[in-house]
Amino acid sequence: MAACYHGFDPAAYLQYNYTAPRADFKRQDSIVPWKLGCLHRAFTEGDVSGELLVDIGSGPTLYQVLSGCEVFNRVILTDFLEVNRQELRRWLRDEGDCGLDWTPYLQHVCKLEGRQPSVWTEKAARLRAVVSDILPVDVHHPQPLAPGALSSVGADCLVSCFCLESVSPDLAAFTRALGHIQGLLRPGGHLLLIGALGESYYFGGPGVKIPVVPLNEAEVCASLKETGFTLIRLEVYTLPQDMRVGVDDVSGVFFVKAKKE
Ligand SMILES: C[S@@+](CC[C@H](N)C(=O)[O-])C[C@H]1O[C@@H](n2cnc3c(N)ncnc32)[C@H](O)[C@@H]1O
Ligand SMILES: O=[N+]([O-])c1ccc2c(c1)CN[C@@H](CO)C2
Repeated sequence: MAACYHGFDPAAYLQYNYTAPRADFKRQDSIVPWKLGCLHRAFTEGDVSGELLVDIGSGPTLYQVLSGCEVFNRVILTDFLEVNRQELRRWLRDEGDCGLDWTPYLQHVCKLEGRQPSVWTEKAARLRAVVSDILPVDVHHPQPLAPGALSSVGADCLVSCFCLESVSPDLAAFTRALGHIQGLLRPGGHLLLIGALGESYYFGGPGVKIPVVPLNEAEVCASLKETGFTLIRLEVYTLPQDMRVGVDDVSGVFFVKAKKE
């Protein structure tokens, strides 16, 4: 699978998935506002707490920690590719020339939090303050992060979006990878997992076709149970026709909130 990611293009990937119509903050049925709403509710309903949030397979995106950065004092971002870690560093160091303007995302999450969108600069500053590391990760390894990356206790919360199914050749590999990241979490810690349903490929750049293991809801729930998670909530988004833009064959998106037993 690693070879499939040769040629992954962060800027193209962001353009394909994180601009309109998939990221249209004026549309109730756009995918990205739906994801941000799921994450906001999950992080703020009172049961998620602790010090350390780890995002597994961040890619070149930050949306997945815009709510969590208000709840945790330390956030670690991770990805398999240096090109993605570089993209994240560029934004976090405020170096400009980023692949995407995250301002509308910051403003949208501020609105979800009942704050004026104009305080998006405060959220940006908060995120830059709490992200302590941007680390390499390989979910196919029993220890996905380098030794010593986390304390022996583990993370208090994991978030992972469109990673496991996008790097696994089959359901067994997906479940093994889920088990590997489960080991990064402390007992009682939470997992917030977003992923693709019914997807068999996506383009990670022009001509960079990446295979995906097609999942259904039952398989996701069975894998969570098999790897020692208790499901708290599963939400599903079904793509309207005009969200199918030719960059993948995804039919739906799942959001899972679960707890490590
Ligand atoms: C579809 S992208 C998801 C990016 C982002 N989390 C999002 O929500 O859009 C999948 C990511 O998995 C990363 N990846 C590839 N192989 C991996 C591996 N073995 N372990 C962890 N991540 C991997 C890729 O570099 C890529 O950033
Ligand atoms: O609509 N979206 O917000 C969105 C974002 C990222 C991705 C998808 C859809 C579908 N394909 C996956 C790769 O497996 C990546």
